Amino acid sequence: MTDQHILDQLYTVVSERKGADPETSYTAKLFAKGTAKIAQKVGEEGVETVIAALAETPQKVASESADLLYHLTVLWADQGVKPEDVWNILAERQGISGIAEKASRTDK
Ligand SMILES: N=c1c2ncn([C@@H]3O[C@H](COP(=O)(O)OP(=O)(O)OP(=O)(O)O)[C@@H](O)[C@H]3O)c2ncn1[C@@H]1O[C@H](COP(=O)(O)O)[C@@H](O)[C@H]1O
Repeated sequence: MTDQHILDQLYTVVSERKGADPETSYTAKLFAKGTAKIAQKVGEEGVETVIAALAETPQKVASESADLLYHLTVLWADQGVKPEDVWNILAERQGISGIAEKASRTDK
């Protein structure tokens, strides 16, 4: 067990599945299908998380959230985005109100 965040660990495993056998790895199957399929799965899991929040249980929200995060991790690996790229953006935003950030945007 390392003290690495589970999403970082998941990203490492997912990245290692590039070029693996799609018969034995669901992640390899997604990579083989390509970006459009991976992005579609992120959208589907996002919608399923929303439906769980509106019509199901907190446990279902947690389970759908895990599916969403897994597929998002696959999309990051597909796009060459590293988890730390995302963590760094979130860290830069810490302490800045979302309302103040939106008001400061130049591309409104
Ligand atoms: N966290 C996950 C994870 N969460 C969800 N899933 C899979 O995501 C799929 C989602 O199910 P769906 O019904 O939406 O998808 P589907 O109907 O099979 O696919 P489509 O018909 O939409 O193409 C299921 O097959 C789940 O098993 C995951 N598959 C893998 N992981 C992690 O990735 C690691 C590597 O997995 P493999 O690549 O399969 O070895 C595993 O050890 C896990 O840690």
